[in-house]
Amino acid sequence: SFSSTVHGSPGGTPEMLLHRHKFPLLCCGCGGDGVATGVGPRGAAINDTNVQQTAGKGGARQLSWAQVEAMTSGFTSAVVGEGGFSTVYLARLAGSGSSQLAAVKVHRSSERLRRAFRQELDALLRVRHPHIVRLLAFCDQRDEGVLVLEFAPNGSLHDHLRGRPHAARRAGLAWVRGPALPPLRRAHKEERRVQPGRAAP
Ligand SMILES: Nc1ncnc2c1ncn2[C@@H]1O[C@H](COP(=O)(O)OP(=O)(O)OP(=O)(O)O)[C@@H](O)[C@H]1O
Repeated sequence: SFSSTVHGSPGGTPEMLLHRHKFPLLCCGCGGDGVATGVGPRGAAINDTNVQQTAGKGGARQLSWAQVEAMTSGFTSAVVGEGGFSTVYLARLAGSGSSQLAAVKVHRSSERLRRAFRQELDALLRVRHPHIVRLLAFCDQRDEGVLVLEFAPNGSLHDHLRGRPHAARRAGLAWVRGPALPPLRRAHKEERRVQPGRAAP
């Protein structure tokens, strides 16, 4: 789920993954720079000539499939993660001479999964928080829904909690290992040592 990604890249740095797996740009030649115009209703059916921007200034852009490919330089075959609903690919954002990486999350099709896509999209369009990966753009044009997300390079929260507690602490999750004896339990033991008739300290 979108909020559980902390950072990280399995199998090498993002740069290595991009280099190894890049495939050619599949843009239809629309010359799309990913800039959409207008404000449209969320969830409206779209096509190449009806591409709409959903959020206000700085918000996620609703794009056609071709525009997603243009924006992500025809994103790569480097898989950075696999979820219950989706496959997530690494991409480099095109234009602006930028080295900004993105995660392109392609939701598999099917009615049930489409509902999961809608829910995730709606939530991401509403939230803006420094600890939640930002939705840069999305495409709802084909059976597969696409979310273009800010790339979080340090692995998933699951990895940090389950496998690598040291890395978790380095990532600022200091609470991953608590004290051996919970303070409440210790207080309870001390209480039992107090003699009857004497006030507890
Ligand atoms: N923005 C991102 N940056 C880097 N990696 C990501 C990003 N989003 C997802 N991933 C990777 O892809 C994996 C799958 O993503 P996610 O958990 O969001 O998928 P999902 O289909 O919603 O699955 P589920 O709901 O079963 O968790 C994550 O565990 C993570 O490794």
